[in-house]
Order: sequence, then structure tokens, then C-alpha cells
Amino acid sequence: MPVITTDRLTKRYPKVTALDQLTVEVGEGVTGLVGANGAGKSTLIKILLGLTPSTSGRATVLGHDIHDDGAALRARVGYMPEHDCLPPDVSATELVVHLARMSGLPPDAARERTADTLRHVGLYEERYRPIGGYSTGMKQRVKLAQALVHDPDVVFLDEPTNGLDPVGRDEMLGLVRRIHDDFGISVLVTSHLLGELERICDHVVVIDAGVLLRSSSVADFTQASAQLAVEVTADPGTAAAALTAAGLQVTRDGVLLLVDLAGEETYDLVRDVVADQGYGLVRLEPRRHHIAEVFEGQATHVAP
Ligand SMILES: Nc1ncnc2c1ncn2[C@@H]1O[C@H](COP(=O)(O)OP(=O)(O)OP(=O)(O)O)[C@@H](O)[C@H]1O
Repeated sequence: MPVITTDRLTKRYPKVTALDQLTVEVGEGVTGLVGANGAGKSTLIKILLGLTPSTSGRATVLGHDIHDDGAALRARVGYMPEHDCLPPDVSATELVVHLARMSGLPPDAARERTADTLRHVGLYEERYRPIGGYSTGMKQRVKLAQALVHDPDVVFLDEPTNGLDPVGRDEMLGLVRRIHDDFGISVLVTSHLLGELERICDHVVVIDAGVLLRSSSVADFTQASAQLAVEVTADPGTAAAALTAAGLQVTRDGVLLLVDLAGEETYDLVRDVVADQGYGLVRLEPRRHHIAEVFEGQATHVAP
């Protein structure tokens, strides 16, 4: 069963259409929801959770209709909001125990699950201190813990890497991946940074101005193209000319030379030309697509 389905889901605010006839299906695993600021990512999550009504269209989460079956749906979903929303004067333990109790866990189970979950997200002794004194990274971890404490089947994580430095980002992305790998919980995670989702997601949905641009597996996004990326120690223009003279189709991308792949023999031919010319070979590998190219390819779509 799909984790999420939407069918012509639309949300109109007075001045902007945040979601425009969005039809998409999300399966199990870790799914990235990518889009620039204002693309409609948070709006989609809020509609799926019943926090804001859609204007038209339908959606389901874990088979529950969001309009008819909201309470059953929310019992099975965890939510990490984007913005800072934590009370400063209670500790992480007090807050997460409280939210676990709100989710229906008995007191002992709530305390036990809270300790396990805070440990899992990497909060130890500091979990007894008031949240007001926490760093941004620690606050993000508390928000993640409260999304997991009731053992949901799916979690919606809205920009979990927001405000984190590169090390904090890497740690958070690792935690997000482990939510699925260690506990089997499906994840919908948003980001405006394409590259970071590429690393941890099984599937990526790209939206822009509320419109679906693409939905496919990361493997499809980044599949090998029919080109080799070649980098040598010589001037790229001179090297490109030498490769072209040997009968290869070459285009330049900065210092990279992109050579059309006409079979395994292309590798040998590139190697021979490089050796004949006495160049050092820095790189010889299949060129891979990056998710960012989706936006480049859709430039006319994005800016009508
Ligand atoms: N309550 C609201 N009232 C009016 N307009 C809104 C409201 N909430 C969102 N919008 C608008 O809807 C559009 C989509 O916003 P949304 O927050 O879903 O985008 P987003 O992709 O999550 O971006 P961000 O990462 O910046 O939050 C934006 O143009 C935003 O200004």
C-alpha cells in the first residue's frame, strides 16, 4: 500500500496557489520532498496532517482518507515542524514524556520510550536541562525525538537540517536515514537543498510553485548518463582537441571533458590519447546526473 497518495490536491490562499492539482504517490522508505522556498512543501505536510484544509482534491496517508479518517491517521504519523516551537522552560525529557502521554502511552511506557528516543537522537545528560539553553542542533533533535516517541509508521520531517552547520547537517541526515533503516518507519523529509536529499533518499518528489515537476527514484535521477567525465593535467582546450582528433565527441564543462560513450572501447581510446600526449589522468568515470539538473531542464516550466 502506498504511504501517501494525493489526487489533484489544491490549496489556494487569497494571493497564491500553494498547491496546484498535485497528484503524486509516495511509497515506503525515505522520500525527499524538494522545492525552493515557497514551493508548497510545508503546505502539503500540513494538509496531510489535517492542520490546514485543502481547497480541493483528495489525499490518503497509510490508506486513511485525510478528510474522513484524520484521527486514525494522526495516531500513526509523527511530525517534526520546520520552525522553532519548543517551550524554553521545560527539559527535553519533560516535553517528550508529555507528548508521549498525549499520544496515549501509559506513564511508564512514556518515560521508557522517551529515554530510548532521546538517546537515539543523540541527547544524553543535557536532556534534563531546560530547552531554552539548547543549541539549534539540540533543538532539532528534540523535535525529531517527539516525532518518533509514539512509534509511528511514518514521519513527516519539515526541513530537519534548517539552521545547522555542515557537521550538524551530516549528523541529522544520518539520523533521518536510520529512522527507516533501524525502525522500518517510512519518512517524508523536505529540503530546499537538492544535494543533501540525493544522499539519503530512496525516492525524490520535486515540486515548484505547487506543481509536480518530477517523482522518481534517486537511482533514476542520478543514473549514469551516456558520457564519460574526463579530467587531465593539461589545458582542457588542448586536451579536448586531441581527443576530438582521435575521433571522439567531446564537450567541455569547466575543467571536465565530457566524452560521448560509444561502448567500452571509448575508455581505451581516451586512455591511449592521454598516454600518447603525456598528460596525467585525474579522472575517468561515467558522468552521473544530479538532481539539480531537473530544475535546469525545467527552466521554462519554472519561470513562465
Ligand atoms: N497561511 C498562509 N496564508 C497565505 N499564504 C500562505 C500561507 N502559508 C503559506 N502561504 C504561501 O503558500 C506558498 C507555499 O508556502 P509553503 O510554506 O508551503 O512553502 P515551502 O515550500 O514549505 O517553503 P518554505 O521552506 O519557505 O517554508 C508560499 O507562497 C507561501 O507564502
